[in-house]
Amino acid sequence: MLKVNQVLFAYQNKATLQNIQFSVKKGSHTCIIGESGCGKSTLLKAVYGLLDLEEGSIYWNNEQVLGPAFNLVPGHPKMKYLAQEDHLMPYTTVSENIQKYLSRQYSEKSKQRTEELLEVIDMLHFAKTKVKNLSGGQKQRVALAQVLAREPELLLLDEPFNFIDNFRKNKLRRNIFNYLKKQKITCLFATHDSTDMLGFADQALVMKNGELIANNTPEQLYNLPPNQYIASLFKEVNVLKAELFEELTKEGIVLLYPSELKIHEEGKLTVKVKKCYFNGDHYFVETICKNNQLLYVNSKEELPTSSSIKISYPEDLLEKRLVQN
Ligand SMILES: Nc1ncnc2c1ncn2[C@@H]1O[C@H](COP(=O)(O)OP(=O)(O)OP(=O)(O)O)[C@@H](O)[C@H]1O
Repeated sequence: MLKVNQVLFAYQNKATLQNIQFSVKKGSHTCIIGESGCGKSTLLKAVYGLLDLEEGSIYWNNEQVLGPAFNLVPGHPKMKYLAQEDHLMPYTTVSENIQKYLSRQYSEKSKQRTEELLEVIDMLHFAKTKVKNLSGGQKQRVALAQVLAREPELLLLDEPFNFIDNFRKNKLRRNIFNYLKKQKITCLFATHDSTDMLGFADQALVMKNGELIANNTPEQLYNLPPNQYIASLFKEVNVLKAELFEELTKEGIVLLYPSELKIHEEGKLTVKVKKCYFNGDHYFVETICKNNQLLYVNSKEELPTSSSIKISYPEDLLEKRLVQN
């Protein structure tokens, strides 16, 4: 188990991690999510032992992780950390880059493992290609195979799919996270992408300005977002004043995802269409409602600008989605 206790860290007197406390169960997948600059990479570096903490402690399986001031070789031996920048050998092939980290004793076994990992990253066809001739996204996939080859107990990944095109991303993350579950590798990963969190994390840590502001399952955070910041990590969210809804008596704001609203002739809200954006299987419609509030809704058809439409909303959700400003 990973245990992070009341960690405080500062870069040049600027507090970057503030009283961070959480634990991660063995074999589980935990994502760290939050806006750019909130401290995700710094937290991963602290867990790996690359930073000297101001306060607090970090333990992996009851063994304290110490920073560079106490360690000649920074970085915990049972963990592997894949930073945003890669450290591949450019003049050797993809296979050689992976094999470098496998045992040389049993060459047949090492060949099989290399092939297995090439399959996980969907790069069997590139086995003999030199790394210098790969694209940024392909290099990122090789770097992933390299850290998997080292069979860490705890894998720390920083934005592991950020250079990978959407076309490959879905299959790749299924392959990687299935592989990690199969090998019972605990994984802590930083991401901007809510799909990484929703589909692949057992637990989500939400950070803002160096603080951990939520620690829950992705389902719980999506269904009952405690504030606008957390709801908008998933997708565009409607932030509507409570006074708009006749069912509500309390003040505050109501967070509703556009997909939860419906265009319906008996809808209780009347809005005016401002702009329609084509989104593949639907149009994303920006509208203006009472009090000049913006309201987003999905529509099957393109709607004329300035037309008036009626919107229905899930009445049973209103109370649950009411939060304070
Ligand atoms: N080596 C450093 N020296 C000083 N300040 C730093 C250093 N590295 C990061 N910071 C600052 O610490 C804060 C947190 O940075 P960090 O890289 O952890 O954020 P992040 O959430 O991973 O961001 P992103 O999503 O953009 O990668 C930022 O304000 C950043 O400018």
